Amino acid sequence: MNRLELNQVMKQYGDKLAVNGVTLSVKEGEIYGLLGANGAGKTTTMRMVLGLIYPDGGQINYNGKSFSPELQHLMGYLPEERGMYPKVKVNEQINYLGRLRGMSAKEADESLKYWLEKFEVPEYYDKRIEELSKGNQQKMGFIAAVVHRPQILILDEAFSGLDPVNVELLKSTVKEMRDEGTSILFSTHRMEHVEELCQNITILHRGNSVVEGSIREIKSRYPREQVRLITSEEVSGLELLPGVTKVERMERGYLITIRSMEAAQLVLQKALETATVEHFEIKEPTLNQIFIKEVGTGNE
Ligand SMILES: Nc1ncnc2c1ncn2[C@@H]1O[C@H](COP(=O)(O)OP(=O)(O)OP(=O)(O)O)[C@@H](O)[C@H]1O
Repeated sequence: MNRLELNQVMKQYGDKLAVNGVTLSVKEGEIYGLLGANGAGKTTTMRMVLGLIYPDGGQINYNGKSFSPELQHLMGYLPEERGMYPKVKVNEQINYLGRLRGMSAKEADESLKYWLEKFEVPEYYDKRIEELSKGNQQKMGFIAAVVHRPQILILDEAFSGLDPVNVELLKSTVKEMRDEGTSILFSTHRMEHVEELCQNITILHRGNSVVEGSIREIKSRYPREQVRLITSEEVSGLELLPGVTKVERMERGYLITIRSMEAAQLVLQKALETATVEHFEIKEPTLNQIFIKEVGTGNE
């Protein structure tokens, strides 16, 4: 079942259309990627889902129903600008947020302790936020977003500013929550995280949804324009073949840009004439390449 559905959602600030007809759905136990350049409308979309601002058009449904304030107990949010109080202690702040979202003081405290143990920082319980490093403040922000075990978790650039060990820690936590059934709306500028975590995505460009669907299906819509040829011998004359537009020498072999599938066949034939081919692959486009193609010009 779709836990979250957006249907032609719009938001206008003055005469600026910040979000212009976004349609997407997030199932139970899914991480959905919301991508776009700076100013594309991601945060505005997330804030509408959270009920913090109201759409000017379209509909948002939660488990098939429209927004009502008690839904906030089912949602968790890690905003891009974090927003924890620097002078307040971790336990006071997070327990307060847990109670705001319907937990008893005891439940909130137990949950906070569980998360601090999980992130191997139980000693932060009594620390003020300003005493922690930026990355650790972010982990506390993450705990604040999940302390009440939300059904819908909204993560805006959750991994930015974290070291690689902490990125892995948060990533595996997000995957665990997905596997337990949480629906996660996930925004990032890091395409490798999207490739790893998400099955379905929307790319926004100036408020418009320019790409929507499963990553697998989206990739199949774009032409395959690169060939990876691995051989330890030199293959001369590749750049002269019809349909070959660029030949780059790699550590072992070549990366060749082509205009057509026929050119790929010619590359393989040519290589086999003079060399032992260890690996030949017609590469599908990366999400990064698709993103740049769709959004590359005219960003804010
Ligand atoms: N409160 C507001 N008043 C007026 N314009 C706004 C407001 N909030 C956002 N905008 C505009 O709406 C557009 C979308 O902004 P939004 O913050 O949703 O983008 P974003 O995709 O989250 O960008 P980023 O990746 O930089 O966080 C931008 O043009 C922004 O300037």
